[in-house]
Amino acid sequence: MKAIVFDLDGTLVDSVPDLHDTANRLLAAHDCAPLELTQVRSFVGNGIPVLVEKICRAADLTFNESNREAIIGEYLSTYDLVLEDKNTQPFPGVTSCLESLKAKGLVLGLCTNKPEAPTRIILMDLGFEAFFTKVIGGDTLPQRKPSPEPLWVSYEGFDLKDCLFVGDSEVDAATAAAAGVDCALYADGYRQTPLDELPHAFSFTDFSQLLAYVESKL
Ligand SMILES: O=C(O)COP(=O)(O)O
Ligand SMILES: [Mg+2]
Repeated sequence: MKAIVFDLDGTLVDSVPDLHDTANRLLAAHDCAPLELTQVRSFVGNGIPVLVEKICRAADLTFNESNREAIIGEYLSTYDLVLEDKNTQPFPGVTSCLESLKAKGLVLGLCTNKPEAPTRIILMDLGFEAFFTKVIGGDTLPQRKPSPEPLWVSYEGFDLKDCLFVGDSEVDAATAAAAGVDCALYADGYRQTPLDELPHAFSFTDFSQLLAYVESKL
């Protein structure tokens, strides 16, 4: 194995508390009742536009062609404010796993459906920027996951047989399958579907298990 690309939300970081806080600030500004954290968690994985649409539908807030751009813009500017409090934290064992993989000479990348700007803010706040050779956000390319394109761009220069994608969700499993690359699923992320119904080569609940899996493939 030579290159490993990671998903962000629900895989490396627990971003839902901040996404939930952002949702409820937006809803309060429009006189709507707040949503539960578990509800917002179930909406994550297809990017911010889909997240905002699902939040609006769940809260009975109008979301249509005439207010779509404005309400997504409002969500994103509120998210920027929320991120200033630096509450989005890595899951246990993530930092040392990334350090070990890097030390073994693996090339690491990041491929998320979160827009690139807040993605880079989170990476900078966590001191994670130097880990990743390439960072692809949900708005970096014309296509986003589950299109295979963002993964193919992430792995440019590598044989797909030498690559692994590490994600947490239905979208990630589908993206890896479409791209023709092995998928490792973090089982404690934001997935809604039973693991055995999703295509994957390996699943783990502890990042030391991922490290051992990668070491067995070197
Ligand atoms: O849905 C999002 O905004 C991001 O999700 P991802 O990092 O799991 O791709
Ligand atoms: Mg994810």
